[in-house]
Amino acid sequence: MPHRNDSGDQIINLSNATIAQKNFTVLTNVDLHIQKGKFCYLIGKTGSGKSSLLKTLYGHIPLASGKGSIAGFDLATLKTSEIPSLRRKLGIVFQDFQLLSDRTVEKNLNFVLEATGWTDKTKITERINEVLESVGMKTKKHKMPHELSGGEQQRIAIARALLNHPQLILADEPTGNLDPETSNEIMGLLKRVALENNAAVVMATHDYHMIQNFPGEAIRCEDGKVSVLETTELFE
Ligand SMILES: Nc1ncnc2c1ncn2[C@@H]1O[C@H](COP(=O)(O)OP(=O)(O)OP(=O)(O)O)[C@@H](O)[C@H]1O
Repeated sequence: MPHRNDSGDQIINLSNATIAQKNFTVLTNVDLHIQKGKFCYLIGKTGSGKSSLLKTLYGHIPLASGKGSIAGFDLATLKTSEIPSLRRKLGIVFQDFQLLSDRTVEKNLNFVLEATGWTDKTKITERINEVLESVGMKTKKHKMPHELSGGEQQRIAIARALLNHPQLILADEPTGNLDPETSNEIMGLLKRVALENNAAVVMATHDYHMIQNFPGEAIRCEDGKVSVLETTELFE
């Protein structure tokens, strides 16, 4: 059984947490409490710890010290065997899309569903159609990733992240490889699907134009610490 630590309306709960890569401490005294359904940016200079924080949230690196719970899983006591259950509650989107290049869009999505325990072929087909519909990519089901543009590949990656109805979407610079117009489209899409699915989103970005276009709350990594601010404060 996963270690449950349900914290009411909060999907992310870190208290006095230390984030470290191997023996290198990246962030200390992290207090972060993000409500269900909330959208927030993750900002900070290169090397400030954004990816390390995200990796801790999805169980890729262990919590070095302090308390942390994500979607009801206790990060301090998380066992390797519990990581797949945690990941099923999360959707993860990367800058470089990370689609499997040797198979079609449909087979990419099928792979994830089968790997996360889905067996009913009819339900699998239905779910693939639903997520592709929600990102406007239903007609691309039989395409190979290399036949799609960057923006289309990211739409598929977002569809993939939605497959298991995540409570939290973690996105590590999802628009970093896209032109400004496509970035805006992807951002609008991410916000819409998160709202439709009542999922919270933490999105790492360097793109201040986008932050200006879509203002909101931001988690900032700076000088080994984490703070939360309104993005409008960045442009005062
Ligand atoms: N595997 C690792 N082993 C040791 N130190 C690491 C490792 N990965 C990252 N670091 C260090 O941890 C710090 C934070 O890195 P991290 O990748 O979290 O930064 P970031 O804010 O995501 O940067 P960027 O915006 O460039 O992706 C950096 O000083 C980096 O050198």
